[in-house]
Amino acid sequence: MGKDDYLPLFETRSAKGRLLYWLYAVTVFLGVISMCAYRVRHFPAQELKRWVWIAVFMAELWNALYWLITQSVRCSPVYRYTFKDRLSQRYEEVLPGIDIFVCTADPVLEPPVMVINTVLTVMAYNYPPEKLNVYLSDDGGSEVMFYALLEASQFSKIWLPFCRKFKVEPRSPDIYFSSADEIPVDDVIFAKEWQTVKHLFQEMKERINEIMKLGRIPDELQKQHKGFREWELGASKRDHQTILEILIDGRDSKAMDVEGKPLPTLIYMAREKKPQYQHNFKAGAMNALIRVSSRISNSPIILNVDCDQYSNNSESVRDALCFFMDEEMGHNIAYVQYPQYFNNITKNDVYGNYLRIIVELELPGADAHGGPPYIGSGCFHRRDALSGKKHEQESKIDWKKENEIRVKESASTLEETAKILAGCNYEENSQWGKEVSSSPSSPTPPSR
Ligand SMILES: O=c1ccn([C@@H]2O[C@H](COP(=O)(O)OP(=O)(O)O[C@H]3O[C@H](CO)[C@@H](O)[C@H](O)[C@H]3O)[C@@H](O)[C@H]2O)c(=O)[nH]1
Ligand SMILES: [Mn+2]
Repeated sequence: MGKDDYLPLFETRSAKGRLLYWLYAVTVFLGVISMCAYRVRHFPAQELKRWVWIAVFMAELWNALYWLITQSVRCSPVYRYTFKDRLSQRYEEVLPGIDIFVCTADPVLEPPVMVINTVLTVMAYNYPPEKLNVYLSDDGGSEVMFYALLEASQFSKIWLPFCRKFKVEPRSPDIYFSSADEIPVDDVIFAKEWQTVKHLFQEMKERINEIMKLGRIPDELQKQHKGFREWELGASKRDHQTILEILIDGRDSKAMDVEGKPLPTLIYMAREKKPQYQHNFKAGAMNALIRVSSRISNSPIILNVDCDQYSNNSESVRDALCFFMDEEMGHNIAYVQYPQYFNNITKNDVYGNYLRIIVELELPGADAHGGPPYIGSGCFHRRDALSGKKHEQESKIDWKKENEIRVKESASTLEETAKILAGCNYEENSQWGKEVSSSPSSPTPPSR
């Protein structure tokens, strides 16, 4: 393809109506100036009144300063549009592997059913399943969470084909079945499968909630998977060895859904915890995940989501790849992130929980100045960028070559050798610890 007939994988458009915005901004600015002039000219003579006057003036000045600063990210937002059809045409055969990290930390505050809903949304992306590797990092080290993930690994065999066949959106079963509570009437096959899948999902939910109430795994269930043995040594949240179990090995020809299509790889990881070591919250979990995944799947692209932030669009991976794989711009892009949206918001959103200004104006505004900072979740990173590779203007990425990296060891060998990478003292006195690790002082802050 010659340079002249190059068709980009994404385009950038500036927001419309900027003139009106500037007019509005000028009027606010004039208001601020008049307010200052008024405060100075009508300074009260009486002492007590003066102090009140000064206090109010300070508050107004602070507000005006905040307004002035925010103009830098509000004046010229840009919006990005992708061309996924071009991506498919050019790159369908060499689409890269994606490592997806879901973080959870407490089975009571973050119920396992909610967590597996998130896991199922990222397993069900419209993307070749053999190229998806989903890691659940459980800082709660919870046996019940492990059980729930095991259940999800079974349910995914039904859920993924169902989503594919009927183009289900969003792909969180809980959200999907509660928002579309009516059985589809105009398609008999769809209606039948809809009912069956919903029923199976409800049953799975009940089983998990029962175990949650019980607080331990009954003996007969423990026999279902060797992973439960890890808890026999009395693992507690703050003190346990690394637990790493590959629940679905995507490379295994027997790992199939009910339609005989491959499944994504699914991994449970609870990094080692010892009371005498700092574990650095989510940042610590992310570091362990980066290392462990480099051993097991080593995909060039990493997505991380919080366990309560399901993906609401099954095309998200393809959208992100339109940026990374763009021939002209791709090598300049280190991360692509999606804004967070929230459910259960009060009517009229009086507390501003929808974050409308931030999501619709300020993030696109920061994007016009080189991009907003990493907001901690819903973000695709290039692994290179996280591992400290220096950016070179001229070095383009050979995606075909990236795809040739294949790990050959058996799942059990990988489990054993990767465990050490999730050890709690791995970072001490190591080059990784000094140069790469994100500690509380670096961009990913501790979260709890
Ligand atoms: O020791 C810990 C503590 C937390 N988490 C996980 O980290 C995520 C975020 O923690 P949370 O307590 O939910 O923090 P929030 O303040 O809700 O999250 C905001 O701040 C986080 C970074 O600090 C970002 O990751 C989030 O996207 C952003 O919504 C959750 O999935 C937790 O399960 C861990 O994995 N290990
Ligand atoms: Mn949260």
